[in-house]
Amino acid sequence: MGKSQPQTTAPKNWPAGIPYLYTPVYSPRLTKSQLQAIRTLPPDLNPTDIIPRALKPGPSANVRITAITDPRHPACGQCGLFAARDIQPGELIVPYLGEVHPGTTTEIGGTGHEESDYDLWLDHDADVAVDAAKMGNEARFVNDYRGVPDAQRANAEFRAVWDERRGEKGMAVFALPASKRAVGKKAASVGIAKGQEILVSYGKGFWGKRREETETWEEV
Ligand SMILES: C[S@@+](CC[C@H](N)C(=O)[O-])C[C@H]1O[C@@H](n2cnc3c(N)ncnc32)[C@H](O)[C@@H]1O
Repeated sequence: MGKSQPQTTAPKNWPAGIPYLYTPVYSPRLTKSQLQAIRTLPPDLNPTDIIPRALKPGPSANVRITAITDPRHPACGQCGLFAARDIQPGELIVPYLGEVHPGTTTEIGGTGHEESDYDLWLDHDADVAVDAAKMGNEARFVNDYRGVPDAQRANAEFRAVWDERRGEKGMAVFALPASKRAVGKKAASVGIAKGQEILVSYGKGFWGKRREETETWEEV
């Protein structure tokens, strides 16, 4: 295969019917100023929040998509993302790819992303989000730590990044840095061991909204 040809292999256990992405897909509803906003280097960029030019497009050797079969796991019957090798504290695990789209709209019918559980803000001020519900990469399988057996807390986080490969803002999954997980001697032992599930905190807002939706549904 020639070097310039696109890859066509999705990772193992990738669901049929959901396109596997190597690069973001851009909604035609994005305005020029929104595109310009996400392509402007943030002045306060933290040097750790970068996807380096050298990072190859997926599938990623860092992670494995795995079906969850443990009945004690709250996402049993779905999939999760697991470390395929030992991951160091603070290490970039995998970029978060999906459809880049306007976050809100006054159009009748909405954006179609309102109900998505895979939608993250890319640039709140510019009203741009990235949704991996209908297309994406491995990062869409990261579960929340709440209720997961033996997981007292998250071991990873979503962070806003600057993707040097495209000159564009993005989101990515990182292992929690040692400073956020432990202090003193314990800090040396953190990171994500090969085989562990990669778990973030979706935030209380996510679960609060979920509860409201369920209660409203149950009342009907
Ligand atoms: C971004 S997806 C994560 C991947 C998902 N497990 C899958 O296989 O597509 C978010 C969805 O995963 C499920 N989920 C993730 N973490 C959970 C948790 N701690 N408890 C219950 N459900 C969870 C919920 O259904 C949530 O809407």
